[in-house]
Amino acid sequence: MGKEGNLPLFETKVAKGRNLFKCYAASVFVGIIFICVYRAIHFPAANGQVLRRWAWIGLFLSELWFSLYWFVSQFSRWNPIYRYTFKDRLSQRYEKVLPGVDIFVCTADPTIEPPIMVINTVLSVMAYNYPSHKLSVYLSDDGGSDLTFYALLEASRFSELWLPFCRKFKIEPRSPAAYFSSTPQLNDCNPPMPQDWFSVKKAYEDMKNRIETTTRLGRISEEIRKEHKGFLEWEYVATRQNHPSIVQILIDGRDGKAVDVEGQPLPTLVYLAREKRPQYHHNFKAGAMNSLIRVSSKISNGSIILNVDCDMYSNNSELVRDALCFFMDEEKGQEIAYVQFPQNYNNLTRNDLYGTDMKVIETVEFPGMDACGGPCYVGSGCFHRRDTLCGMKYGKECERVWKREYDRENRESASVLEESCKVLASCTYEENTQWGKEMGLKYGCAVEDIITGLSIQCRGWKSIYSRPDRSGFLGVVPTTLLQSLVQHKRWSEGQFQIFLSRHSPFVYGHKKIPLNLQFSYSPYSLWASTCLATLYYVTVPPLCLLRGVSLFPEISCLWILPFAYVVVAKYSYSLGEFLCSDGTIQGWWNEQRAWVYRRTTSYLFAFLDTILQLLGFVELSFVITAKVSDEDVSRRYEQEVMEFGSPSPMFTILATLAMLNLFCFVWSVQRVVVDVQDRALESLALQIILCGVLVLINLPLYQGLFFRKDKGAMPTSVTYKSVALALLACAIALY
Ligand SMILES: O=c1ccn([C@@H]2O[C@H](COP(=O)(O)OP(=O)(O)O[C@H]3O[C@H](CO)[C@@H](O)[C@H](O)[C@H]3O)[C@@H](O)[C@H]2O)c(=O)[nH]1
Ligand SMILES: [Mn+2]
Repeated sequence: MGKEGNLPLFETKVAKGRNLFKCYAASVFVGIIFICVYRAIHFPAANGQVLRRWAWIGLFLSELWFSLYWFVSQFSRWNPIYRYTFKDRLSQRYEKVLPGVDIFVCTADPTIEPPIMVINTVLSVMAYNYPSHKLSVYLSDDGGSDLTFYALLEASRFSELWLPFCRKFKIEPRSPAAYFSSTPQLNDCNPPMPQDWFSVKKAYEDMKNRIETTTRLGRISEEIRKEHKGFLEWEYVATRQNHPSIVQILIDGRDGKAVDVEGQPLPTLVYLAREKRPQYHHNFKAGAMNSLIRVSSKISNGSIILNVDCDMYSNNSELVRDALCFFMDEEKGQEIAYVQFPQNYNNLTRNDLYGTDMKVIETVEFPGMDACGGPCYVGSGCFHRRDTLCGMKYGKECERVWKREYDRENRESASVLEESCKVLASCTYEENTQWGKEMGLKYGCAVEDIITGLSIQCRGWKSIYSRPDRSGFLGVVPTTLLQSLVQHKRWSEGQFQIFLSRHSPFVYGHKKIPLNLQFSYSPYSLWASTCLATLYYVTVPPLCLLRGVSLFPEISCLWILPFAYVVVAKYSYSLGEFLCSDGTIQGWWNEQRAWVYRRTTSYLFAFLDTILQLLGFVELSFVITAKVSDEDVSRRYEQEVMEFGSPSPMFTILATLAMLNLFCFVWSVQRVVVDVQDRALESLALQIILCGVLVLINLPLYQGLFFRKDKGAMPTSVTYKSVALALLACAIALY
């Protein structure tokens, strides 16, 4: 080993230009103080200004809230760090003793998550550049669907062709659908590959046709049923929500006959549908993950666990090795509990209309959290140490010896294993155990990942965030406005739940994790509660315009400076950050709109739902995000035309706010034009600008309300309702 033995397996670099950032932050902070001073000393006198007084108090509170929010958002920006791995050192030192890795793929519904998409993800992770006999892939099917099982069976056969093909030509990405849809340069390949290429592509197309035909049919034909004993299990399946556990080992890695066309071993492949009974709560993805942890411990017991959602295929076949560089680093490795990789998407449009790709979180905030002790765990794309996930506390005894040959100890036959695993995936197994509490993923929260990651950090572990040049995972983002808002509702609700519970970073994390890490969690925890201040800001100042009630300093007054500075500095910085994260200007503008929309709908609903849940009026739910859309919707999505099309209450709110601002803006501009001399207007200038910006940001919405005829336009019922409500609000304000 010699000198090589001492070199670390990864290195950490700090971001540049932080001093500039610190100057910016300090100056905005001073600006905020000035605004507060202005609000305090210009507080409207009691005589005859009752309305103005109340509006002023509300505005002041909103601004205090925004200031607080801005303040807590700076912690994760203070000092971002970036990680780089040395995979060659890993191979040199550890190739022979690499640990077993278990990969969990979760799916929940064969219609929302088509089986062909699911198995593409499965194939992509089976094809990691990693010793196959140490790799095991588990598919958890909460849909309990024989269609998905059938697709997996097909995938197990196709993998015999696919894995050698990937190995031979070192192709990327290793999801067949993604690979074949991007035509590779056939001539550039060395050795030349046309012959293989066409035959593998044909085999894939054939398989795809078979799977899609069966999926469309909605049931498995008798002939197919005879192909595998596994289908017999469906005789006991009453419905999706009522069936015993199904465990099928489709490829047993220990079996000498489980080899690909080149005679190389295949990774283990297991299908799992945990037991579901109407009287037992299944705890959504967290429940599925915990069953997977137990079942896999019996079958392969890999010491590293990777979880991916069924729509997030592996885009980088080296990633397992990247992750191991962290875990196996001699000096810092033992304190690392999980390594989170970013979630990227392959269906984004150029300007990302709904702001779904959280660029800045990925390139600035998570690297910033990493510097404070570790990023949060965000589900898909995260590698965990099995022990930690199962509740182990950090301590000296956790030092791991990796120099052990990986060996599947269990010598039971596959069918015996299948039977014994069924018990582990049953509804009653967790009764009177710590599963869902101290062991595995935590239950009772809409973001099981965040709360689990936080509790791991509170047990003394560190985590790592790593962004290799080639994205590790590519998934799909929602393609309609409503889906995107609903997804944000779930996320913000979960985060807010954590904040209000005893697992809040400040309570549970107190003295257990660094203070700056506690603060770094808060912008997300407080997403939901920003709805109040935002709603206030987009309604009250415009309505006050109608009565000529001024809430901001006059345009010629010096007090305007702090307002102007804070707004200009904050948004220029945010634009800069966005552009540095590879965004476009239009994309940034779209993201600003997305934030306004989320804050006034998703976050409002999340806020209310969380309160109602606390009071025990409603139960936790999990709306699975759609992964496919019909052609019409996809076309509009690609053209970046906003999709409404359904009469959701969320849209009524958005449209009402947009109309309200339009009315107030038109009213006040008309006043400016009519009496140019009116001195009062000077004091309303900032309010008119605010209103005008809101009108600008809502342009696509007006289009959807009044000018579009396609199916994605706003339903007329929403148009009527929103116009009526906005007029009503204006009337009340005026009289
Ligand atoms: O009862 C359920 C519900 C969902 N899932 C799976 O969970 C995953 C995530 O669901 P999705 O609807 O795609 O949610 P997203 O909002 O896109 O997921 C993000 O947010 C989740 C937490 O809300 C994390 O668990 C995910 O990893 C993260 O990618 C999917 O693979 C589902 O199949 C289940 O296995 N069982
Ligand atoms: Mn998803």
